[in-house]
Amino acid sequence: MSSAIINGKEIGQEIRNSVAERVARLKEQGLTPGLAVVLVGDNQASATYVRNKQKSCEAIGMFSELVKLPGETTQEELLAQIVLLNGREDIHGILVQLPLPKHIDEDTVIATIAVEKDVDGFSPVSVGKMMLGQETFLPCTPFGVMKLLEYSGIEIAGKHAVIVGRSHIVGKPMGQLLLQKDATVTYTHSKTPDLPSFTKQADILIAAVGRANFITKEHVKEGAVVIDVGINRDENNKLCGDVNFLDVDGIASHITPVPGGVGPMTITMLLFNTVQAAENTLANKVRQ
Ligand SMILES: Nc1nc(=O)c2c([nH]1)NC[C@@H]1CN(c3ccc(C(=O)N[C@@H](CCC(=O)O)C(=O)O)cc3)C=[N+]21
Repeated sequence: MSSAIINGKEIGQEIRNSVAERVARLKEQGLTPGLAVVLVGDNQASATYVRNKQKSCEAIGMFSELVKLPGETTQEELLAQIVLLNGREDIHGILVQLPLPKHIDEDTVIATIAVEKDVDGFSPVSVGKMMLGQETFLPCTPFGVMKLLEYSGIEIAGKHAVIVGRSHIVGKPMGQLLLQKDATVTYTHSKTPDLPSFTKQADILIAAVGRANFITKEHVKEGAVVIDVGINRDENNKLCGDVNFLDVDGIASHITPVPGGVGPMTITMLLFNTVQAAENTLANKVRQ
């Protein structure tokens, strides 16, 4: 029997519909949620994602502004742009598309984004709050994975979740969010010896390694839920995940496809966080 497909496009659309309703309610009150996407240089892949983000904003009635800066922009110039966006009332969320050119320090840039506009959830304060289980913007990709699990009725408490990859934006926060829902969490990474001996124990396997078709059937336990966070190009330049889908199909109980799995959820949760940021400004105004 083949594995059940977790459809990120469908689940994402359902969530986007409810975000669109929240946008409509805000607009009735004279407030249009606005997202600024800052793109430095002309990385081909980045440009595609940014276009997707803008289209998605427009589809649900949000305002989006692209701040496109040349590749030779200095760090000071970029920081100045962010300070401007921090101060703008029509912008509720700021996303600086990563990676940035090598001459710019990403940590400094991210830390400059106002916490209340950090809809990526990447700033040190947002990350700290997430670690403490406090209310904050959650990073969109792991947040989207949590929604996929929730909407698919997959139980987390007491399950063994194994994360492959420990990046700041996916692997690390992913483990935290699963831990908060009472999973037993194991982190694995490039220095883990005998990786399959760990991944084979997973009830929920999160592949966030960034290597095309890396996870095969030798890594997966019968009946495991396999979440593929990878976005790679294979030897034919075709979009593919970190999981060899055909190899694992039928062994996993559930699996996310690429495309159409985690990717659309990342954008969905960005919209979700942005409408939340806009709602927060209204709540603050009432309190004054
Ligand atoms: N500050 C920042 N925040 C990000 O969230 C961020 C970033 N920088 N840099 C780049 C990565 C990548 N990323 C994707 C989001 C959606 C899809 C997506 O929707 N993918 C579609 C396919 C799109 C296609 O066909 O190319 C899918 O998987 O179905 C992919 C990639 C967000 N990122």
